[in-house]
Amino acid sequence: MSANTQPSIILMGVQGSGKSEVGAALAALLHIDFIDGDDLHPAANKEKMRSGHALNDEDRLPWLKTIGQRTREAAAAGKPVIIACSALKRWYREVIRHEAADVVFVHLHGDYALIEARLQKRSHEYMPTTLLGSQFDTLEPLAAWEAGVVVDINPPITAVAAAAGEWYQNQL
Ligand SMILES: Nc1ncnc2c1ncn2[C@@H]1O[C@H](COP(=O)(O)OP(=O)(O)OP(=O)(O)O)[C@@H](O)[C@H]1O
Ligand SMILES: O=C(O)[C@H](O)[C@@H](O)[C@H](O)[C@H](O)CO
Repeated sequence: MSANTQPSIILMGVQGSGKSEVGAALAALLHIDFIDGDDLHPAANKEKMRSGHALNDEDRLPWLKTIGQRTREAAAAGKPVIIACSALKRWYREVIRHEAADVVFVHLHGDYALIEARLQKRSHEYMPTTLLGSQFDTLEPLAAWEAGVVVDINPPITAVAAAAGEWYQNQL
């Protein structure tokens, strides 16, 4: 990565891994704008999840393209952005990289029991906790060749954001 490059960050991980809250904290730390990918889903996707059904590849593709476009616009403007997006499969991440090749992925990683316990205390606009199993089944971890890092979500949100921020700044 060249010294002038400021890549955008995709905060990835299953439902409830902390993308929204860590994303906001990381944005404050790095002084980079934050977009919550939850808000970019087409209405039909939100409705499908609200009714208890997991999205499939076809449902996710237009949403991933929107996220890719946001990262492309950020790169064109020379202004990186942090976007929360589950980006569960490797080819989903390819869709995003296709738009902005230098984007980096921060995978918020924790086990099922930890995330389930956190979700039981949270209410969400459309995402039921019953879809957590499907999220883990779908998740493909970052491959060694993918630009990114895995961050442990056991520590408090500020510490998770600090770990992600430190990794990012070391890449610049
Ligand atoms: N490191 C953490 N320590 C303690 N609680 C956390 C941590 N990270 C997230 N949480 C809590 O877990 C819940 C899920 O976090 P958050 O909504 O940010 O996850 P998310 O990945 O954006 O979820 P979704 O994909 O469903 O939108 C929230 O109630 C949040 O406060
Ligand atoms: O790929 C997916 O199945 C979706 O993005 C979900 O992960 C939700 O949007 C989300 O994270 C809200 O809980």
